[in-house]
Amino acid sequence: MTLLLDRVTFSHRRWVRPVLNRLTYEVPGQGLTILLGPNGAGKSTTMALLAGTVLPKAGRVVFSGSDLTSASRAYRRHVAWLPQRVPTSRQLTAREYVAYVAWLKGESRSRAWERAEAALDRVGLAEETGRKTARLSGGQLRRVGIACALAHDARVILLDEPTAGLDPHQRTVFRDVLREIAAQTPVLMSTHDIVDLADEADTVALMDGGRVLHHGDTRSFLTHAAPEAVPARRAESAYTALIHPNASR
Ligand SMILES: Nc1ncnc2c1ncn2[C@@H]1O[C@H](COP(=O)(O)OP(=O)(O)OP(=O)(O)O)[C@@H](O)[C@H]1O
Repeated sequence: MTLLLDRVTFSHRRWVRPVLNRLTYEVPGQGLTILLGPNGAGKSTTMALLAGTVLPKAGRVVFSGSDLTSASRAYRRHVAWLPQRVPTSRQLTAREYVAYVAWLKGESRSRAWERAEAALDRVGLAEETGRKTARLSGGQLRRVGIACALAHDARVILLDEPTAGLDPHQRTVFRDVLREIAAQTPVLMSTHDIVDLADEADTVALMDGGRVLHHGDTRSFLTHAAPEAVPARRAESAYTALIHPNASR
């Protein structure tokens, strides 16, 4: 699997300065990559382009050798994509919604139901499968979104801030699930939870102002931490050093 942005330029509105300007970035073909960066850095935009839900104004998004503009339909079956706002249909139950997404991604009807059940169980929502999504809390809804990403055989998984709104126990559950899935399928996830997740990641990418400032394994990321940073603060320290190189630490 190769998935990359090739000199991509993108702006949300015409005549507005592009959020991304000739950005080239390749998603690692295995393991967990976390995408870090301050608010407005361009993480969600990058992920939406990689998911094929928006198209570049210039440049190409390439999946396994094919340009996404011509192969988007086929590609959507191969990508699991969790946007920041989980786009549920309020009248459907959690199980119906996850099964529907799995069916859209190419699972047979019966298999979609089975996979929905299993995925909801995996994210700790076994008791809530029959509840209407309109009646779920924000954190539960986020877990429904994660279940959607798990309910079909994707070749790449893109998760935009999946841990936002999860309680501490659910974060731990999610980390375990993430470790399992990233062992089989490459995962790119944006997050602000660096303390929780830097140690779990195989690769750390850091964006600011629409540019990738750092891309490398976790160890190379942590070398940017201040020498005096205690272990629990090393990831934050490395982040600050890369984003604000001139700030005193
Ligand atoms: N729908 C939109 N219309 C106009 N501008 C947008 C839209 N979505 C994002 N932007 C702008 O694009 C830039 C990048 O936003 P993006 O959401 O990609 O950043 P982000 O790194 O994901 O931020 P956050 O951590 O806050 O989620 C920001 O300046 C933002 O204001």
